[in-house]
Amino acid sequence: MTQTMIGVIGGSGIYDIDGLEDASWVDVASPWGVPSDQILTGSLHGVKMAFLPRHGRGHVHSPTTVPYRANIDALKRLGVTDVISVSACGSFREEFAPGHFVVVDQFIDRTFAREKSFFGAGCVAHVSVAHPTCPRLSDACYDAAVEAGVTIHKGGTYLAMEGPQFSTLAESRLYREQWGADVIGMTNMPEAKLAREAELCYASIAMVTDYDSWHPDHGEVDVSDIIKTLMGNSEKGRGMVRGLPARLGVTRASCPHGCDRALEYAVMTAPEKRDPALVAKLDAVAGRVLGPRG
Ligand SMILES: CSC[C@H]1O[C@H](OP(=O)(O)O)[C@H](O)[C@@H]1O
Ligand SMILES: Nc1ncnc2[nH]cnc12
Repeated sequence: MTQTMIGVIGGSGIYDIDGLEDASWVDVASPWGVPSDQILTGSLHGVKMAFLPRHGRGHVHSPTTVPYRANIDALKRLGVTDVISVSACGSFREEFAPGHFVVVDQFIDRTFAREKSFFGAGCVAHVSVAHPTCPRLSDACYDAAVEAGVTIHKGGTYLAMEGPQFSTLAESRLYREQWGADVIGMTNMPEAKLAREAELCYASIAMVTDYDSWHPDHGEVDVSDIIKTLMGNSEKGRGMVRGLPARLGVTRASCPHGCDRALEYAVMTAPEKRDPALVAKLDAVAGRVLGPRG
């Protein structure tokens, strides 16, 4: 058993969480750059918590400039075991209405201007992301959201686009009708892939703010409408977070789905060929398998 530490990455409209005991914003240095912001640490019902606003307080980072690697590395370095991503999204399904939440379980990654891996020349690794989210953590989020009175749907495919502009009508129709995506956002990739590389359980809760541009009865996406829906959604998101400690517990058994052992057979580069500088940067993310000297 290890100590649980719940990490929450708050998306658009969620720049803090309330109710933490011994709350303090702390700087976490990372060899992967400067995280989006300080991290709010504390505890909730005896369970350690860490909250990071994805875009930074004041919404400084665009989806492309969010320092995804530094964020995941910083959470891992702090001791986070379970990452819950809370994000705004557009919906491709009539029944996923604005104000509803979706427990995302698949992704289509259409992003192209972001660093997507901690690994590379000098230390190559290939992890599986066939099942990119953790069912144990996703179920806990679902139950906590239901208890908080949220309308939440279990399962959905999130299309991650580069942005920052919203989709054209043709793209919106393509993703919905041909590709079968359920929701669309701009930030869950490469975040989910990096969490897997860092052997962290990851769940994504997408909060529907709009119908993107495909819906004949709704106009095109507009940030002012999104913000109105976000205000209500963010309060519901906080309600869900308050129910997580009771579900996850102060200590945790190793992940039954193997998220915390994702690197077990992933590293390809022979020990004598590894780049010591890269291995040093990987101390938090991959120290378990690379060891002190890689
Ligand atoms: C405010 S609308 C577009 C913006 O909102 C979402 O951000 P996040 O995923 O961090 O909640 C979406 O991905 C875009 O970045
Ligand atoms: N329609 C949409 N497309 C991409 N990201 C979004 N975030 C919220 N709504 C969105």
